[in-house]
Amino acid sequence: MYMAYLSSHTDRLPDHKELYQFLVACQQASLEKGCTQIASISVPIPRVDPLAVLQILGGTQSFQFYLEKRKENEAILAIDATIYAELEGINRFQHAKTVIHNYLKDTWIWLQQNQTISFSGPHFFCFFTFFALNQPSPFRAATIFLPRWQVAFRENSGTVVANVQVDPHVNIKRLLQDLYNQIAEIKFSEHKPSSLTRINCSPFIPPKSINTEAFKSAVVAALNFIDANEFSKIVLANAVDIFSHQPFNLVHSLDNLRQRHPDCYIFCASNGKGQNFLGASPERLISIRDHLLVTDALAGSAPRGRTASEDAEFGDRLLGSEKEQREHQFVLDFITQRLSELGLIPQYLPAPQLLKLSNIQHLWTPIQAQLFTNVHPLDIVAQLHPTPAVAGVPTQIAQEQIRRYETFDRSLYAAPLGWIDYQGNCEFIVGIRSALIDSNPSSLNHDNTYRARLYAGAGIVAGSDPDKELAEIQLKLQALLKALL
Ligand SMILES: C=C(O[C@H]1C=CC=C(C(=O)O)[C@@H]1O)C(=O)O
Repeated sequence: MYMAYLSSHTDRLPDHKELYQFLVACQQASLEKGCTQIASISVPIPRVDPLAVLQILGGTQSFQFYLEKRKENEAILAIDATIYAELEGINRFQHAKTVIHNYLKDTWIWLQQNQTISFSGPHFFCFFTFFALNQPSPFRAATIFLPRWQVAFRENSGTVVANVQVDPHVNIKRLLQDLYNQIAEIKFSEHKPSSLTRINCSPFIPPKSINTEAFKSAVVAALNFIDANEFSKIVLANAVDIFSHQPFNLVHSLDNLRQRHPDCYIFCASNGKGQNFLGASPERLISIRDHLLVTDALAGSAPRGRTASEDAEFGDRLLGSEKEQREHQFVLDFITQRLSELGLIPQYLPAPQLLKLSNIQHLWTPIQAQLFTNVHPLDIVAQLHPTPAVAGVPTQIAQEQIRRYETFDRSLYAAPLGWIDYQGNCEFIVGIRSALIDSNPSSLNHDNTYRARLYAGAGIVAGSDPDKELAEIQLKLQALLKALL
């Protein structure tokens, strides 16, 4: 499927001569096959902060992806696309799978022997909109790209992956020199002046508050349908716009988010046209490492208490609530059934536990399954998205009702975002607690302001109280707002 080359050289920087020969071999293959080849070169480096690299190498005109989980001490950043595909339509997951498969056929992988470095080899970054049949949105239904630069760390070891196109006309010597120069720049990125410590003092215009009455009426209407057995659960979201006279500072917002939400996945997907979708999501859709699949059933919420005893009381009440347990059970049943349909055997504890985040706590059941069969990560994503944690039960009806009640486009909100590597390892999160920020000067509003749109939702089941659901989404939105300001 792909060609792997293991260098005998185990030093940190690849040997110039060996790498030169590897690239010459790629060029030869390109000549023989009559098509461009991709060389994917992985180099271990000391750990660097991906946000410092984003600050230096990132731009508004390139695809980008960032995912960091502080609790697990790992992060990955992808900048610029060596190759990419943007897809539409209901078969987007299947098409994305074919795209990746075809790219890998022409990919040559350079790895350094004796070093099982984390995040080495080519990784494909993917983001999908919530709805397959997308309304006009800054993001297409599916975006897949192999980055020019990938910078990652797990614990104390860092990795750079460079993916380059090699055709018969490429000057290999110059290509190699550029690679060495760029790797050196990445390695020293943290020593460059950075705005990570800068206080963002953009003069924000007070946010347009949620149309609280419209949200509550949607909840009441949904409850009537639930009573009439039209459906059992729906997740209704709301969007709030904030405006600024200055462009939003992406790196600063991400840095803020990771400090405020160390237990969440901090993420950002950029479409290369100045639009960035970022957030702090607690929800993993799937991760696969060495054939072990892990996914989360996450639904049912309560605020954190102001004191330890209040917090414990809220937690106990959440665990003991029949309504919250039911809301959670819909998600668990759906995920386990969908995994079983793929021939997998999901394993999980009989009762949910509490996932305590900085501003909110949830009912959480982590689920594991061993992948014995050759099931592709995107087959699992297609099977699981959207779970009842973000859509409802039954899925199809809930999605139709969401379209009816929500007056804004979900775009990447509550959608799968992540990466897949060449060996079938992957990590996909669910893009909740998120915001779409526009840094493109050409999309300034008529009053010369930039817009950020913040999204959050809540699950509605029989017994939901419209006021409490509103309070829940306000709590979620507040956490985001603080990070952007
Ligand atoms: C849909 C969202 O959260 C979901 C995930 C966890 C708990 C949820 C809840 O309790 O309603 C939601 O199902 C969101 O934050 O926008």
